[in-house]
Amino acid sequence: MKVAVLGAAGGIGQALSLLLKLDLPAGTDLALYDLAPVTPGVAVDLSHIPTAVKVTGFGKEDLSKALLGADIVMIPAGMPRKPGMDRSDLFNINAGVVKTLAEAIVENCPKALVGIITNPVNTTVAIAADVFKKAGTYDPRRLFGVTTLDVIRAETFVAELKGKSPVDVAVPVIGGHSGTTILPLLSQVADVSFSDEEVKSLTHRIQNAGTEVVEAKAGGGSATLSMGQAAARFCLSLVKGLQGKTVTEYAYVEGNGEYARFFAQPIVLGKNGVEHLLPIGELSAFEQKAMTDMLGTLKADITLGEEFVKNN
Ligand SMILES: NC(=O)c1ccc[n+]([C@@H]2O[C@H](COP(=O)([O-])OP(=O)(O)OC[C@H]3O[C@@H](n4cnc5c(N)ncnc54)[C@H](O)[C@@H]3O)[C@@H](O)[C@H]2O)c1
Ligand SMILES: O=C(O)C[C@H](O)C(=O)O
Repeated sequence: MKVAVLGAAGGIGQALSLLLKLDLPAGTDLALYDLAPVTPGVAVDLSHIPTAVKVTGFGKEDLSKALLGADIVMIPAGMPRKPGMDRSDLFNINAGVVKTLAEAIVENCPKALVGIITNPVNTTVAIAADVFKKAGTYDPRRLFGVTTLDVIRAETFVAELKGKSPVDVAVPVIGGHSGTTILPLLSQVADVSFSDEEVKSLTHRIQNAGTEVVEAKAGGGSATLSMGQAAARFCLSLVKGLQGKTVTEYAYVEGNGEYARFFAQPIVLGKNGVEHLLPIGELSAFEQKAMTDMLGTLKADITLGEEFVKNN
């Protein structure tokens, strides 16, 4: 099996690559690509860790080599936020980054499972999808916006509030990956009840958790370590699916279009990526209103990505 990380020298890329070096199955090839000249060094550094995962670093000119024959491509390449910025402010730079990388995937590994981390995820996933579509290689089962960080944050915050162990808490998070489009379904958390005030404040904290990190880092970037862990968890679930195991995750995928063209929802992973879409279940009145209120924003974010590919 071959896993490629694009943007591997960045904050997320290095954390993700470390976790993959530790946890990918023996015999896996881990290809690290980034524009930064340090990238071959990151690979050499990781290669001294004694696991049976072979790490190779690829510099600026070697994107094709990094991608050739990859089964899974994880993409954390691109600019992160600074305080005062919204994820959509990253569009001008990151749209082009994702388009370029998606075009290289078409050429070198059109059947790979692709996990997009680059913000604004609501839009960059639409860009990758339409680049693949234009090239005739698009398979919606193989493209994912990685929203695992929203899920692990929600689980951590609920566990903190209710005095539980985070490993015993499961919180569905649906919709998209920015502001109000991030919709935790607290009404579906088992064995816990929340007051109306708790639902309001917890929902707000989960929706603004990225900003919480951006402000705490005070200009030094956004979440990298928690995102590295979230991306590794999602990537390892993709691996398990390819190995024929059945795994459930949440991700932002093109489903049946019931709510929006792309929507974060529960999915069952298997050998072809998404094997089944799972229903989002029953929503409380609070969640139903939040969903109705945010769909316009989510759809506009998606349209922005579609228009970008149409015009570039
Ligand atoms: N999906 C999520 O939940 C989530 C969470 C956190 C951050 N993010 C996003 O992930 C992205 C990366 O964040 P970071 O903190 O790792 O940033 P970073 O600046 O630390 O790293 C980004 C890396 O991408 C590289 N890069 C830029 N253009 C590239 C290209 N064309 N090809 C290959 N590499 C390229 C840079 O050289 C850099 O090493 C940002 O857009 C950020 O907003 C998403
Ligand atoms: O908030 C950001 O800009 C990064 C990321 O999307 C996050 O949720 O932490």
